[in-house]
Amino acid sequence: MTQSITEVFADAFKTTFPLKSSPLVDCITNPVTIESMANALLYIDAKPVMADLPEEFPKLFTQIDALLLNLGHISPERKDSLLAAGRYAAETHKPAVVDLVGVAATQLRYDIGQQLLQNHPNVVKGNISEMRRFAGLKSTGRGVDGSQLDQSATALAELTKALQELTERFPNTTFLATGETDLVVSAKGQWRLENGVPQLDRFTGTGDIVGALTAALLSIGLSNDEAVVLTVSYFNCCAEVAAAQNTAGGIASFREKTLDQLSLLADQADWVQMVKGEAL
Ligand SMILES: Nc1ncnc2c1ncn2[C@@H]1O[C@H](COP(=O)(O)OP(=O)(O)O)[C@@H](O)[C@H]1O
Ligand SMILES: Cc1ncsc1CCOP(=O)(O)O
Ligand SMILES: [Mg+2]
Repeated sequence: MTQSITEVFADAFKTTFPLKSSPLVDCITNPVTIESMANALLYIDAKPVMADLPEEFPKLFTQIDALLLNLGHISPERKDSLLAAGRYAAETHKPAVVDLVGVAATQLRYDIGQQLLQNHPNVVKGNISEMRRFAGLKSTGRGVDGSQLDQSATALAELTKALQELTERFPNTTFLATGETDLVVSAKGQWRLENGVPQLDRFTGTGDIVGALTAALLSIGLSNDEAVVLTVSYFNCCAEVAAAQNTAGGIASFREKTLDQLSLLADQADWVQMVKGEAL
């Protein structure tokens, strides 16, 4: 009998939302979704700072609680900044999330992602197509988007196995592959999450927000697995409520309602009843 995700992570589901402290998260990220990301952190009662100049890191890292490294828009400066911050987080023991945006698209991003992995970040995430590429499997992702072709049951099973192999070399890292089904793979186990709605694929920044919120949860005492499972489940439940409310609206209204729920759903104790997922 497989165990439901809410049974496996019962304590974390009971106690995490609403947040009881305001963790400060430094996000080195892309200019496309930077504002959505900063506001999403504020909506769950965390604090954002979007600082990426390496000269600032010695002072900055004494203040921040977690770090997000997002590969969405690479420039020579941002590449240096991502690599320097990744090393700094490892040296100063700050929890770190790496979001492999666009890794399926170019070798340069793949190489940066692999370099960042060598620091053993707490979480490495991407959409299903990005994670397939990163794990050395054939990927049909284009640009920064995941591909439907990479979401078949066979493709997911293949990805689970490839990520399990990665955890043998990186036992302190949890891997998250997002899409219609989300896969969470770590040295401690594998889980499948089933919340969310297809409209989440139709506005930009959904994966980016999941990365930033995961970083916030890592810094309040949750384990890597708990932080990933709680973030994806909470975000996707927000989207389900938004979709149910958005009967007459377009995608822009759905986006606003989803972001709105980030600050609302936590106060409804029964949101956990909506959560779907299980151990593999
Ligand atoms: N078709 C879908 N059905 C349900 N949830 C989805 C779907 N597509 C994406 N999501 C959810 O949206 C969030 C972002 O995932 P994804 O679109 O894969 O990332 P990215 O924006 O990085 O490509 C995740 O929480 C994921 O579970
Ligand atoms: C469209 C785009 N181009 C570079 S970064 C970016 C945003 C990607 O956001 P997400 O990974 O959440 O889809
Ligand atoms: Mg993404």
